[in-house]
Amino acid sequence: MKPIHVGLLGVGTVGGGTYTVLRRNQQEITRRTGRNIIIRMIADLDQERIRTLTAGDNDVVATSDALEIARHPDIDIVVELIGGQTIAKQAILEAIAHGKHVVTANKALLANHGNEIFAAAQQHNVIVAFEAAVAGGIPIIKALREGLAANQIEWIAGIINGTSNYILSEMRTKGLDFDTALASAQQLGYAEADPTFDIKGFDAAHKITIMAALAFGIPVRFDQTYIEGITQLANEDIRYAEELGYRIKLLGITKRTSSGIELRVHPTLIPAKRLIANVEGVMNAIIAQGDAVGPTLYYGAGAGAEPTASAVIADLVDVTRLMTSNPEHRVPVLAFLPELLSDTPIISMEEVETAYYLRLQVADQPGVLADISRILADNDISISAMIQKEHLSARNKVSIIMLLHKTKEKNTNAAIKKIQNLPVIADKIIRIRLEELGN
Ligand SMILES: NC(=O)C1=CN([C@@H]2O[C@H](COP(=O)(O)OP(=O)(O)OC[C@H]3O[C@@H](n4cnc5c(N)ncnc54)[C@H](O)[C@@H]3O)[C@@H](O)[C@H]2O)C=CC1
Ligand SMILES: N[C@@H](CC=O)C(=O)O
Ligand code: NA
Repeated sequence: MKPIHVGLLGVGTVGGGTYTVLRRNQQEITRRTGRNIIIRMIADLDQERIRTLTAGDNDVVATSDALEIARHPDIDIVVELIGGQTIAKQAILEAIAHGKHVVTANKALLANHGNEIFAAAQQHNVIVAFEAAVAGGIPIIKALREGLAANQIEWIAGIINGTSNYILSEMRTKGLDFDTALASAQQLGYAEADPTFDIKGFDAAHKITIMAALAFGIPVRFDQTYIEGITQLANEDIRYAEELGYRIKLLGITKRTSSGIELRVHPTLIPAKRLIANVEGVMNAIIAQGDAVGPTLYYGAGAGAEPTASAVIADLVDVTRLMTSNPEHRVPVLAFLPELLSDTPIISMEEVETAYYLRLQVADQPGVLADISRILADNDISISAMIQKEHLSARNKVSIIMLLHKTKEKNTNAAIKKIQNLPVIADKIIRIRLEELGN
């Protein structure tokens, strides 16, 4: 049978991995699909990169113009691995307009412009596949879209940014400082071109936004996602959490509630005994809870050249199998029929209910605890655990660490505001959300 001709846009970390793995496993993949999947053209601004990667492979045509490939009549599938939202978006829309199927790992693009891109793909009867965009090598898109199709998905919580998880692991287990751990993640090829996307929570937000759309059959709504990254986390909070039996992880969380859908990313205390609390380094893990199946857990490498290439090539295999199918028989891009997507609202963070960890630096004098407890009680908040520590640098101060039972975020905000104004409170109150993630 005629081979499938792929045009690869970008041969950095993921593009390079995709080329290498596809070549290495070519025969095995052909045994699966019955077709030879061949990278026919490669575009990269860095021509030297293409030459080094493809040395000895005379069948590959190199160019620096991604749009040339997007329009080229010999190309069946365009794989976009450039990243960003300018040329990547243009090339994807151009490929779709030319009737080509698209595979991309670009979660930033899909979170921000997915609705437009999916509509264009539907109009042109082509597939846009994006397994690599969420949790790298973990086949979570496949699981949510197909494996859990019987369920009403209740919630998803996941460690979905490898760079942040790597940094938190290095800080906790090796006592490394934040900047050293980040530099190491960048060197290993885990971080985004702009690593603030990783550490400020945007990358995890892109991914949870995409998963929420697949889980609940809603459009992609990145602009309504609450985002908080790990840049403010202090080593002492990681240690105190540990003393209380918790680990701090950057989680993406989405949940169906009676008033709407929660969609949020923030550092979160989770019980150390949970499997997901023990996911370290670049590894990702996602819990998806369905009404019929109960909790399911997915684990694997969330970033890096070959793990991500694994997902890109799985999509290439899928597209190869499906490209001749009737478009109406394909799995819908967001798991639900496009005309039946729901307009369930995303609820504001103020209305979200969760438990909390607080750290307060207070003057070491009588009556302080009574004042704090009264303000919490006035806001319907009860304390579930508390420890007191000597302040790390000041003798006349102590650190009070409290765990609060579940309450609405607006209650906690109001209480923190009042407590912060007490004259005995020395520094900014640290607040980290806490989720039990099970019984
Ligand atoms: N690095 C990782 O572990 C993962 C990355 N991703 C996503 O995969 C995509 C690619 O990421 P990486 O491979 O890490 O990036 P990278 O920065 O290593 O590679 C990007 C490549 O695109 C080339 N490029 C840039 N502008 C271009 C243009 N206008 N025309 C042609 N080529 C151009 C660059 O020269 C570079 O070789 C991004 O969307 C990223 O979010 C997704 C999952 C994991
Ligand atoms: N920068 C991302 C790469 C994969 O999506 C991460 O660290 O997870
Ligand atoms: Na994936």
